Amino acid sequence: MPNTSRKPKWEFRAIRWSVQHPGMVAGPASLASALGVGVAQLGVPTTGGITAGAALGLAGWYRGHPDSFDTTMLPRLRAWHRRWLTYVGSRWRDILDDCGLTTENRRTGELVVPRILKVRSASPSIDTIHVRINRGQTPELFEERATALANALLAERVAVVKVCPQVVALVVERENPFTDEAIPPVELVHDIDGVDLSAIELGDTEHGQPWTQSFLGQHLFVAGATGSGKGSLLWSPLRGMAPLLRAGVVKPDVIDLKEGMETEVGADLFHRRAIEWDDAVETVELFRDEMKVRQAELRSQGKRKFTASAETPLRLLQIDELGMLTAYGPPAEVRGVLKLLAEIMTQGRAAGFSVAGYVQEPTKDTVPVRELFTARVCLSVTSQNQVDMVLGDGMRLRGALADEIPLDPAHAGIGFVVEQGSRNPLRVRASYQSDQDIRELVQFVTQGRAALRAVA
Ligand SMILES: Nc1ncnc2c1ncn2[C@@H]1O[C@H](COP(=O)(O)OP(=O)(O)OP(=O)(O)O)[C@@H](O)[C@H]1O
Repeated sequence: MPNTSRKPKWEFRAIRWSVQHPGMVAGPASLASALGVGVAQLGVPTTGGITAGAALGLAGWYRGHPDSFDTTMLPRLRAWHRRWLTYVGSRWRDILDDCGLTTENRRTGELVVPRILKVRSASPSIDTIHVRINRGQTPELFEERATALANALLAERVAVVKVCPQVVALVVERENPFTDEAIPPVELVHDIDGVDLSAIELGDTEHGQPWTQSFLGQHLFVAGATGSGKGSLLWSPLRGMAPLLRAGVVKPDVIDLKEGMETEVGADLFHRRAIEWDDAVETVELFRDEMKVRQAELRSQGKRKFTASAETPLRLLQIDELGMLTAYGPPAEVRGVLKLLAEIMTQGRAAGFSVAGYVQEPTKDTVPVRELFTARVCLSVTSQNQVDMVLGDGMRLRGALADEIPLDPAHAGIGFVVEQGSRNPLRVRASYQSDQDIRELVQFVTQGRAALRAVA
């Protein structure tokens, strides 16, 4: 995992240099003049050496640790580039003026343009611009003009977030990195060695890379309004684990209290499947009991962690419409279920017992165990505050505009995640499996199981 807390020495020097020579951080023109000052004070060889050294350092970082470069340095370089090439000077002034977001100084008649305080660029397609608004302006005025601003900036959309008195953040979604076409399901892998449980492919990231998720020692929380595409995140993990399901190295249970509608087509994939309340409670109880047995086994063998195998499979409990189990049942039984889930989620990770919960309503009232989930996905949700509830404080401000994702098939499966070691939201899209794909998966798993049994 990248260490994002430690700043490389050269960066400290760069910061110190920029503090001592403030002109250097004030834009390309002043950068050029600061370089001129540098040359005058230090001479061409020294200034050239520093510049080349910085460039080489960056290149070395990029080549040596591309992941930490992508999460730490790239957003800064991108933000700098955007600040000084995109949201700059007269262009910024003209855009705000055209959108009716400038004011006039009453005494001097001068045009007053809301000033950019900083630009953050968490991802290639999302920028957050902190702006000091003029006296007499309100955040609501910016909200009213958000569509005009988006058009003027040639962006998909602009959301306005109030940061503190007189400061708003404009979250600019520059483009939708995904097309209207659904992302096809991953190819079925035949060999169990071809599956890495710490990196199961769920879809694509906005960078066009595979979006992967670990199912070892992780509990997955997926929030999204009805029609947002939660179903694809129920099936994608199973498809990614297909040969392990076939070999019994992964055993999934499912609770589907929508009368089993969502999971009927893939019913044969599951070790246990509960579609009614009493069965659901029993499924959670049995899952917990199995975990206790596994813990005792591991203890007797002097082991602290399980290794997935046919003897000690990864147990995955998928709960569709988790809220129906954790909020809407008979109160006494709901309390019992919550206690069991808390026990499983706090103790099950090392023993190989993982939970994946899918919810429409991610509030604490509906899902009191929400904080025990270790990995979160926020698909299209119905209110702004749900984004931070799911992904963590400040994530909407950093660009996770999940409440702005249209609820239609062209955008289903699109959402945001925050990867481990990062404080920036990443846009992702889940791959989509049709009923026919799910049937193909069931056939692959069940026929393979029969063949394995025949050989045994
Ligand atoms: N990853 C995806 N890519 C493209 N389209 C998708 C994707 N996932 C779902 N869809 C489309 O969106 C529709 C709704 O998806 P889905 O049923 O999974 O939503 P949901 O969030 O589970 O809703 P509900 O909570 O009502 O069950 C699907 O019928 C499908 O057409």
